[in-house]
Amino acid sequence: MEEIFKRNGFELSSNQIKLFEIYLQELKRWNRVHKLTSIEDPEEIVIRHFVDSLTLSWCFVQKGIDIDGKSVCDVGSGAGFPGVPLKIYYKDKIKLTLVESIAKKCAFLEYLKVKLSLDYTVMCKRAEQIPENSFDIVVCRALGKLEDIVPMLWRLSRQFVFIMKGRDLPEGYDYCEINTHDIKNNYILFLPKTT
Ligand SMILES: C[S@@+](CC[C@H](N)C(=O)[O-])C[C@H]1O[C@@H](n2cnc3c(N)ncnc32)[C@H](O)[C@@H]1O
Repeated sequence: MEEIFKRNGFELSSNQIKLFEIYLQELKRWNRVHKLTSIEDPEEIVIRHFVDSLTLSWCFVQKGIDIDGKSVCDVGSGAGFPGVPLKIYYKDKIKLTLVESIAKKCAFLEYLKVKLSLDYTVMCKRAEQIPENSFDIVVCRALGKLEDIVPMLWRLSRQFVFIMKGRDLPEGYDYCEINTHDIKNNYILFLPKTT
């Protein structure tokens, strides 16, 4: 696993690698019963879930955002992407909240939190039920159609919204383009609320 992170530009500590290994094991174990992700091949999970989630950190840097001390909310986190990999990466630098409306996915996120000894909050509800301006930064991946999700994410955020869009780049948005060894031409939309 370390080699996959390395070739994609992420030098992680042995403790971070250990946490990702436990995450992978638990994801595979829960997937047998609960079908949390359609990706089953371990290498694909590392690339398409773990590495892909971490590419958000490059977009923060590219857009000049100091993440230190920020509250970050991952809306529609599912099995924890991109929020949990970001928490493993940034550790106590960020205060992370995962918002997810499906109970079995929330149960996995709560279980994972204990298993990885990570400090994050799981809100098992719809994002629409959360008060506005609750978080500094709001992020999401594979959440839904832009016209539906932008107002919802915008409402929750005090400063910035990041939307991981994969290869699909809509017109009219500021964005980061992501290219790594294994991930090509991916886009992350950047919506600063302060401008
Ligand atoms: C396609 S999955 C993506 C999961 C994860 N972000 C990923 O990229 O693997 C979308 C997730 O968003 C959740 N979701 C969709 N709309 C939501 C809302 N309004 N509030 C909270 N969760 C929502 C769904 O339950 C689902 O788990």
